[in-house]
Amino acid sequence: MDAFEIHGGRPLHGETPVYGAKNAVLPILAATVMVEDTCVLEGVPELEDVRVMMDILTTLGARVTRTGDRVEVDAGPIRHTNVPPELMRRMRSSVFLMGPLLSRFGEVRVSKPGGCVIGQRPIDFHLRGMRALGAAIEEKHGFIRCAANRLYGTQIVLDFPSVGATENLIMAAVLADGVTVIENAAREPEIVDLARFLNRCGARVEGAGEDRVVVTGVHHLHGTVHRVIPDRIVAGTMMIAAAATRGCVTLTGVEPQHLGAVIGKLRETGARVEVDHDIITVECSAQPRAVDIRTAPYPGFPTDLQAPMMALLTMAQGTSVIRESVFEARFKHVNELVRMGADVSVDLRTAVVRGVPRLSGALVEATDLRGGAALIVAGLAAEGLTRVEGLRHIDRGYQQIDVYLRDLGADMVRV
Ligand SMILES: CC(=O)N[C@H]1[C@@H](OP(=O)(O)OP(=O)(O)OC[C@H]2O[C@@H](n3ccc(=O)[nH]c3=O)[C@H](O)[C@@H]2O)O[C@H](CO)[C@@H](O)[C@@H]1O
Ligand SMILES: C=C(OP(=O)(O)O)C(=O)O
Repeated sequence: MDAFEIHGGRPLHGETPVYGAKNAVLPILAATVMVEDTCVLEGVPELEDVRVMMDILTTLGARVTRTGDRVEVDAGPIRHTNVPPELMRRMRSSVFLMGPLLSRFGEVRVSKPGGCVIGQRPIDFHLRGMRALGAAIEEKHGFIRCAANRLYGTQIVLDFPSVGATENLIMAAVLADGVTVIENAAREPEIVDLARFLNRCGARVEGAGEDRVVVTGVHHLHGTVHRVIPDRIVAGTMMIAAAATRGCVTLTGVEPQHLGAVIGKLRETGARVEVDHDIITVECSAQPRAVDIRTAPYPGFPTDLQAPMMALLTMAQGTSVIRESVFEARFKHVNELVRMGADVSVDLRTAVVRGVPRLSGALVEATDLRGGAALIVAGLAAEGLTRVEGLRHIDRGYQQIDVYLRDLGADMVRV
């Protein structure tokens, strides 16, 4: 079983580039299904989830090739609309095939998607929205079949600004008859990137990034070239790791405006954060101060950085209160941090983190993607050797994280 071995206590120093965002590229790759000629995506990270999405597209009949960070998809030859269950369950983003396949072929068969186990993660908003657009949905023996001769524009009000449902419904509406309005839509930058990609292909999506998205159906999408936005969660993880190790790290090729909440909270801990166009530098030389965090849909503090931020706050001066308001079970990393000497107690969706002067290395296991990133942050700062197991979770969302961190001076190897 692969593991990371980290000898902690070495401040991170240096410069590192930020690659394309997993959560942007996955829905965009799914959206290429609706385009009958070739799309080229640039800045595509080498991640397990991306490989799975490319496998799904190939299985459906698309021609998919990767050269470096460019991925070319020709979805013209697609003939199948059943997504194999073994690929569905390998990641959450497999659910994004639903909207595009339904929209192009009038039918799709999927099963429950996988992804991080951080709550129940139902897909009821997705299904309700597809029904509102005119799809008939049958759920049987673990499969979900959606069918519609045509989809018709309608008004959809989401109960919660779900990122995935907003994206799936935008994609389903792009080739529908008439106008679809999505109210209480999520506003994450990855949704804006998806809309930008779709509009480049000839779609008419307005309001992405606001809570009301209007999609006017078109008859046809054509191929395009699109560069994926930088990964704000990877950038945030590196920024937090810089602060936790009391180092100084410069990130290049970032979108600082996507990181407002994170920059604000890091500054509250006492870290120095400097922003210059697409460059962010984080420096921390003293023990950070405790801060309270409440995760929220964008532009609030991202739930995907709650775990790494908790790792930092376990070593802060004072007590921090962290409220997880997006997912009901996203504290699985707490037990592992406690093994490293952290003092954290959890009551439902609230964690109380009493800072300790230092953590000590231990054998720990990643149980989900960002929980795994939190253990790396903790291991980099802890005294002694930390062994992080469960790398399959981390590999879903961080490209060669050991290599990037070694370049910044970390003593970390994959064994
Ligand atoms: C691939 C991707 O982009 N993943 C991100 C996406 O996940 P994902 O799109 O799954 O997250 P959502 O925004 O949909 O989930 C938010 C909340 O809504 C609930 N919900 C969602 C859909 C639904 O049909 N019914 C329902 O009840 C969820 O259980 C959760 O409690 O946004 C999350 C919130 O920023 C991030 O943590 C994930 O990294
Ligand atoms: C929860 C995440 O991913 P997914 O939605 O793919 O499970 C994440 O990226 O932190």
